Amino acid sequence: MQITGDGDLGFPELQRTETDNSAPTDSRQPLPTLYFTFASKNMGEGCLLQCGSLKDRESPRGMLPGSEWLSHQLGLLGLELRVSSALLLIFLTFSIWILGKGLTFVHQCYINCQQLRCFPEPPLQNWFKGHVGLIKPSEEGVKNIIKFVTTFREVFLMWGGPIHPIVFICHPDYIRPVTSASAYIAPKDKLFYGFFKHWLGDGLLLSKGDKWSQRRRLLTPAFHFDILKPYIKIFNKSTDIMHMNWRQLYVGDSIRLNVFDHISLMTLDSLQKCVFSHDSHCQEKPSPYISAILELSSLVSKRNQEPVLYWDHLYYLTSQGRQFLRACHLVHGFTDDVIQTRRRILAEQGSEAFLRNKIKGKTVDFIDVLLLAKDEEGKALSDKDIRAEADTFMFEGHDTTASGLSWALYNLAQHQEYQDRCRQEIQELLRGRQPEEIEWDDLSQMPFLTMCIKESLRLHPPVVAIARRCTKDIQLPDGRVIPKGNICLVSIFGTHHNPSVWSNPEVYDPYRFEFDNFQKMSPLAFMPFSAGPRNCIGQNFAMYEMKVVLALTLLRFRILPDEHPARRKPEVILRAEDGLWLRAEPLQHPSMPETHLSEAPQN
Ligand code: HEM
Repeated sequence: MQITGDGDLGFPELQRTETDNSAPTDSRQPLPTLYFTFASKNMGEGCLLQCGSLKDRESPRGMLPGSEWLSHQLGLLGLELRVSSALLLIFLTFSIWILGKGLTFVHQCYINCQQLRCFPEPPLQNWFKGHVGLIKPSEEGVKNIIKFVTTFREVFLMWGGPIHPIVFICHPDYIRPVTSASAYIAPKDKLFYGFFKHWLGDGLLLSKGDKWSQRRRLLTPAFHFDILKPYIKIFNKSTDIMHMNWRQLYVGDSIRLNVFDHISLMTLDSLQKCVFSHDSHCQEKPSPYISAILELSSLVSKRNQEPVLYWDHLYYLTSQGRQFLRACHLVHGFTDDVIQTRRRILAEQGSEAFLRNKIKGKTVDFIDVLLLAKDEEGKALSDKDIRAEADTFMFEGHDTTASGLSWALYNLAQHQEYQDRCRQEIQELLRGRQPEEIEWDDLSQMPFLTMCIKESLRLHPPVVAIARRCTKDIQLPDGRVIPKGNICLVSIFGTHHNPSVWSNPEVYDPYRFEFDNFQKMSPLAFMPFSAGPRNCIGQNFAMYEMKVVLALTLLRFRILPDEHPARRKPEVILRAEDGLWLRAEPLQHPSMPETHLSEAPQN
């Protein structure tokens, strides 16, 4: 078989060399280079055998004398060996590097475990699962948290698998070093907040470092009293619509309601008006934008419970992930449209006239504030930044407030004596006023209702925990140290249910928040809005909205417990398993005239 430079390369190499009887024997013909290449490609023994046979048969005569041919052969072989040695060396170096990394990791885990041994821990499920499954998003999980907090009182360790420790903190003195640490030393942990990234972008909730501190400064004026004042009217209006819908459902002597659903829709309605000045009438007819936000919130909660879907690339391949992307697309599209339209108006009118017109219209919405905001160097926010912030407000502001309000109604339904006292307070405040509407000045005139809301936020905090990653060692007041690199879970729920902090913590008692009693408490004993530099920027907005909604609701309805007590479900926020069901009994009241009822649309 003649093998030339452009010979047939389709056959296996071994077959060629073994059966090759037609290798060049004519000394004047140069030996084809390809031949050598083929022969020397087979490394080791096979290669040497082939080289030997070639030498015997072909080398003595022709253009390459035997010794030269041999040295040429050996040269090539040497080159091959050098290449293979280099590859072997790279492989060995890589293996040693991997091994080194592995050993360093194991060593670090070991050192970390040793350092964390100073913290007590509940009994493990087993060495592999750690404590996974003990704190489920269910009533059983909640009871376990209460059990651990009652046992350990300050700080304890939970293992999310064999090598994933979480330092669980549930006492104000131990929380302080973490929440008061700068956002650089204790940033938010990616694992807990990463699911929101595609939806909320680099908004205030998820951004970090310099970007966060610059944004926080820029956005603080958006929550100034002057901006929030006109929103009280919006809260009144949205509550009126919700109540009209409730009356539509009225059969017999009371209405059975999953209050969480109704209130979520109402808080979204208000937020859409405050953030975008947009009325989608979502409480009266379905709104694709509002449905998409509700869908996104529920998809994030579902994903949270399925660790296999924590990896983004895998999640976005699933039908749930694609549903999430579609909903994000819709929500982003809506926000982008509002921003574009507003930018056009701003460009046409100029910022001064734009603001003047807005103030004349009485409401400056969040988009206006974001469009006009400028940092110290006079730099404005980009459209993408504005979208991230607006989407963050819509998410952070609706479910949290809905949870706070729903549990407040639940607690007042269980305690009619407190409900009656609240109602009396509102009736006296609004006596002789028509229409009965909560105004800005009324907000500071409802001390008992405020105490009831706060006690409900203690017993049922909407955000049950916040997570931080320690980028430096954090020293606790008793000298123990949370080593750098670990995740801390500041348990808001745990602190609020800690018997070392609150006496009879499971009892709903609004008098804890009477001025004299509350003065004696640590400021971190009650932290539904978190604490420190990354506390909730929207807490005043939320408190005002809760006061308006609760006051009007208690004025118009008696809230009664449902047959079955609610089972708590701590997801991204605190919900109830199978919804939070209550009964509402309409009270005869002039602020809800019958004409409203006939105007109200079917739900
Ligand atoms: C009862 C209602 C609310 C509760 C219980 C609540 C609770 C919280 C908590 C605990 C945090 C800290 C989260 C963390 O560190 O991981 C937070 C942050 C935040 N909240 Fe609220 N929130 C409520 C209402 C609102 C409202 C109405 C808005 C806006 C309209 C809002 C906007 C934000 C934003 C933007 C952040 C991030 C702040 C930052 O990192 O600088 N929240 N909230």
